[in-house]
Amino acid sequence: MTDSIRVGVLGARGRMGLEVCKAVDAAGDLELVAMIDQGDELFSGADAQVLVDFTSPDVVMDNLRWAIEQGISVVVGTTGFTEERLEQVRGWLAARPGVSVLIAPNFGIGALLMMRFSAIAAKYFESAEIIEQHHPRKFDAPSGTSQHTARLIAEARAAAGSPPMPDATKEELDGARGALVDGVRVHSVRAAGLVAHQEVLFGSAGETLTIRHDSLDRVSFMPGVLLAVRNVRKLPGLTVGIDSLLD
Ligand SMILES: NC(=O)C1=CN([C@@H]2O[C@H](COP(=O)(O)OP(=O)(O)OC[C@H]3O[C@@H](n4cnc5c(N)ncnc54)[C@H](OP(=O)(O)O)[C@@H]3O)[C@@H](O)[C@H]2O)C=CC1
Ligand SMILES: O=C(O)C1=N[C@H](C(=O)O)C[C@H](O)C1
Repeated sequence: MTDSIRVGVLGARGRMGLEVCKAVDAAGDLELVAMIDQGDELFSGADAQVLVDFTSPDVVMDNLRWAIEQGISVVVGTTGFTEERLEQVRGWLAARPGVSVLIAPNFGIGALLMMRFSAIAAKYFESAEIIEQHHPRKFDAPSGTSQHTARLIAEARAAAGSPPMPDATKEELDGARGALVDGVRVHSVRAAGLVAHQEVLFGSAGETLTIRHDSLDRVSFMPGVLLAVRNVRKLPGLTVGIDSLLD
């Protein structure tokens, strides 16, 4: 029998953190050794082999730097990872070979497929817009998932040599056409009752294609989180997304 993996959770009292603690606790091959939230000593996670971070974009970089310095691998679901931030993490990891960090904009398997399908569809349509919908206590917009999707669509269109999307509209009010992410319009809805949802709308002459994903409960993220926890230490350095663990 193999030893269980010692896991610590950062943001343990938050919406995602609570769910992760339950999932880790219920997994026979994982041991929950630290539940850390705002105001707790990071050092109480020093015994963990893998830390899971679902905190906020304001604090996640400090958490990551500390964990990497301690030689602890980290699975990160927290949003806010620009290319600049990813580069900073790569720099910290370069000084600690053998340490692994996996950052995923979305751990939902359905969400991951929604992004893949969107990347496939991108080159076949003139227009693409993203509508992301979340609970009103979410602190960031646009969502990390929508920004990642926009990047994938932009890359696919660029590779195919797609022309700019048609759009003759003059915005009468700032924000009416959403945010531009890598040339793709992203619209953020926040409403009570929602959890995490996204539609990607493609259009060409005479037809549209809508690819939609709904996380109706945060349990939807747990298979992806646990997969990452179990495998992160086999992937030294920085990994973005859980795609490579599913193929
Ligand atoms: N990748 C994915 O699949 C998913 C990613 N997310 C992302 O995860 C993040 C968290 O979301 P959610 O759980 O809804 O947010 P919550 O606000 O519910 O949870 C965050 C928790 O982190 C705590 N916290 C704040 N600072 C620290 C710190 N320095 N150390 C430890 N804990 C701290 C907060 O405490 P306090 O409230 O006191 O500030 C809070 O309890 C967001 O960025 C969200 O977008 C969410 C769902 C899925
Ligand atoms: O804050 C959330 O809830 C979520 N955040 C992530 C994001 O910003 O994409 C993932 C998922 O959409 C839920």
